[in-house]
Amino acid sequence: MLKSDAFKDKIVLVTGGRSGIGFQIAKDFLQLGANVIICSRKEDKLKIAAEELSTYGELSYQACDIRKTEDVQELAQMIKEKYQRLDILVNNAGGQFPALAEYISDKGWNAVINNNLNGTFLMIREMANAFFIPQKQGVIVNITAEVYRGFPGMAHTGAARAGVENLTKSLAMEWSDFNIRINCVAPGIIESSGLDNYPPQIQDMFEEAQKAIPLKRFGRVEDVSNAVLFLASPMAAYVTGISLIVDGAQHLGFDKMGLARVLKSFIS
Ligand SMILES: CCC/C=C/C(=O)SCCNC(=O)CCNC(=O)[C@H](O)C(C)(C)COP(=O)([O-])OP(=O)([O-])OC[C@H]1O[C@@H](n2cnc3c(N)ncnc32)[C@H](O)[C@@H]1OP(=O)([O-])[O-]
Ligand SMILES: NC(=O)C1=CN([C@@H]2O[C@H](COP(=O)(O)OP(=O)(O)OC[C@H]3O[C@@H](n4cnc5c(N)ncnc54)[C@H](OP(=O)(O)O)[C@@H]3O)[C@@H](O)[C@H]2O)C=CC1
Repeated sequence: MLKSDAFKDKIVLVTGGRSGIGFQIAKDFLQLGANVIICSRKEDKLKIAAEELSTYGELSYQACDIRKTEDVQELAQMIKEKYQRLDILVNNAGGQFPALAEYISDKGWNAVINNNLNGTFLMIREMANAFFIPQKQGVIVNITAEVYRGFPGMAHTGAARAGVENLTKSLAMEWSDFNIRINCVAPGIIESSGLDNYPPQIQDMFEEAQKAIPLKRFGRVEDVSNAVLFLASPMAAYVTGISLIVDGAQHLGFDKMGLARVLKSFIS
């Protein structure tokens, strides 16, 4: 267990911190002494989450679409004015929709790549230029997804997440001179608000598939948050450029075609 002051006075930004995995990460950092900033697109929902999170510690929020340079720069400016520094960036915001590859439109493909790959890069670049590079110190943790054997039924997000994994390796090398550590956490299926976005047939398939996960359960938001806390902490001081898979060994033994099969059944 990390000590209750493990992140005392650290300034931590969690994108997508209003719900699910991001909410848990924000809550855990607050409980370990950090000052936390959350951002996401929907200001009304962000405000409600911020009210709850602020019962655990010093919390700020700002609406920001990670795909918009102006929004991200305004967020960096707010952090600079309020805290003068940033120690840890957790890129958790993201998402996609299930679709067979042959039916993904240009707009749908671009929406998912923009959200998960381009938005993540934009956030990393802006926060590095505003804080980590001048500070010569910073920690970045990217939430991706378990894409070890591809992602049939969500090829767009598989490509985007693999892109983030490779970006992470490049930056771990390029920015080592600035003392910036960067890693990924790659979750398998996690019981969180995110799964509510999927139609009931797909949720039923996940439920059934649960038995085939070697650890025989879905992941919990705490499982993902624990991995983030480890990678962000000094315990991982010599860890950079990796993807930590948090999936109950799903990547080694699990039928990856289940989602694509359900999608095929919709159209046949
Ligand atoms: C195994 C489980 C593992 C993973 C779990 C999780 O990640 S849980 C976390 C899960 N959490 C989340 O995923 C939450 C975040 N996800 C999102 O915000 C969206 O899924 C997003 C990434 C597409 C961004 O959207 P946005 O605001 O940029 O844009 P927009 O909404 O305007 O769509 C743009 C275009 O995309 C297309 N298209 C979109 N939906 C569908 C669909 N259902 N069907 C088909 N196509 C779809 C469509 O072409 C649409 O344009 P159109 O034809 O309408 O003019
Ligand atoms: N749950 C799971 O099984 C898995 C989840 N993941 C990934 O983990 C992350 C968290 O997922 P989870 O908590 O389950 O899902 P949620 O849908 O609950 O969380 C996604 C969060 O990201 C925010 N968000 C999405 N797009 C943007 C954007 N363009 N700019 C700013 N914020 C954005 C959303 O807020 P708002 O709508 O207000 O913008 C929301 O708070 C996501 O990247 C997800 O894809 C990966 C593998 C498995």
